[in-house]
Amino acid sequence: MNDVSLSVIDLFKRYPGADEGVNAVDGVSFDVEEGQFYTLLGPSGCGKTTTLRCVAGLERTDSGTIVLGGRPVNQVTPKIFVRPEERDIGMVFQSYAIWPHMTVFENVAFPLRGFARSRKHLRRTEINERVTKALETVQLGAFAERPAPKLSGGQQQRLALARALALEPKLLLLDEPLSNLDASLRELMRTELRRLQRQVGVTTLYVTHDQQEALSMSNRVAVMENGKIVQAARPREIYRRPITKFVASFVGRTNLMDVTIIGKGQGDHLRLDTPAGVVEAICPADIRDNDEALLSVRPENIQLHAARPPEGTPNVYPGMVEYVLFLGESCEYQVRVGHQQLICRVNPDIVFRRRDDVFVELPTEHCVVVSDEHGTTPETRQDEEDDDDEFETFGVDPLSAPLESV
Ligand SMILES: Nc1ncnc2c1ncn2[C@@H]1O[C@H](COP(=O)(O)OP(=O)(O)OP(=O)(O)O)[C@@H](O)[C@H]1O
Repeated sequence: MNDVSLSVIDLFKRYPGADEGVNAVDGVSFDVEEGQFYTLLGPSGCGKTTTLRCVAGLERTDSGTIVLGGRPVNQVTPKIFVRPEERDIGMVFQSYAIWPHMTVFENVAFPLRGFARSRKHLRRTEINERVTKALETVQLGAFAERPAPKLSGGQQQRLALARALALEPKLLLLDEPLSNLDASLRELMRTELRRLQRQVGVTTLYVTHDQQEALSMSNRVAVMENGKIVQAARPREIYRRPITKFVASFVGRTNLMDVTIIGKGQGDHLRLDTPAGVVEAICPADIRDNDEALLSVRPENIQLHAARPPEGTPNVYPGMVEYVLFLGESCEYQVRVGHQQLICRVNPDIVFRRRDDVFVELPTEHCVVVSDEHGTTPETRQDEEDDDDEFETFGVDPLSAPLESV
């Protein structure tokens, strides 16, 4: 197991307001290992930014402990509060906060001079070296003397990153840094940001409401709802094995069905009564006794057949196509099965029409029982087999990102 770089333990932060105020962060705990890219993902208002700001020291917490690189920086008893500028962190926010009257070089050098005044003495040559190195890392070396406003959006984003990296922080905090970019640049910068983070090796806490960003960039994703972490796991697990209805529907699209558990199926599968018929499904142990359970099946995991699949294929049901949407790379069908409507996304070469009779197959490994609970805080799952880098497994060559166009 790697060293833990950041530990957040039972963090609470309440803002005063009407009635009882707002529990912005409601008992949040998580660990980020050295060099990891850890993402807090959730809808607007779920407490991501407040958590990040508490880690940065920009907010006083009501209770909870924050340990950075083995050193408590926030604690209630005995009281510890380390000021933001003494926490060894670099930050990049949604608005890059580039200083428009300075050159690219000056934008990176300025905080180092302030830094030198506050505690560590950095000589002019050391500042120059750090700035040059940071600008080269983000491939802005050639732009050092350019006025900062004369950079493109993607370049400004990289400048903000260089400024944070030049501080050589123990922890990099990124709050929705891509959300001001247009869609195609955002996609490019996603790869680029992750490449830089790996290259520099800096432990990173990232905040976003964008599930694709979270899934594609992170080693670990913590999904937040109402100030709590509801599930924390590797991206693949979050997507394939959501544990609550909220996670299943916030991270990607899914079909949800009411279920009643009627018995054991093959292996550790369960047999469920659903409006589509009896379904054999995977059911996490902690949901087995839960009355409020639902079945989640992702649209792309459903298979449609013109003829009945071979005898013994589990979870096959006759259905009728209600509508078809051609989406280019796939086709979306709404199919009625028993009392249930299912959305299916299949290869566009498979052509069914409205009112066609079809056979719908719900592969057991993709039928996942989820709870309907909200705001519980289950144990963070540390996966046994820990390849720890979804980025590589998705087959992206991190060094091939075309920077010139950014
Ligand atoms: N300074 C403040 N005073 C009062 N309430 C606040 C303050 N800052 C945040 N809140 C409230 O705390 C809750 C969590 O806010 P926070 O900004 O952490 O959420 P978020 O998940 O980062 O949302 P977003 O993605 O919209 O930034 C929200 O209900 C918000 O309205």
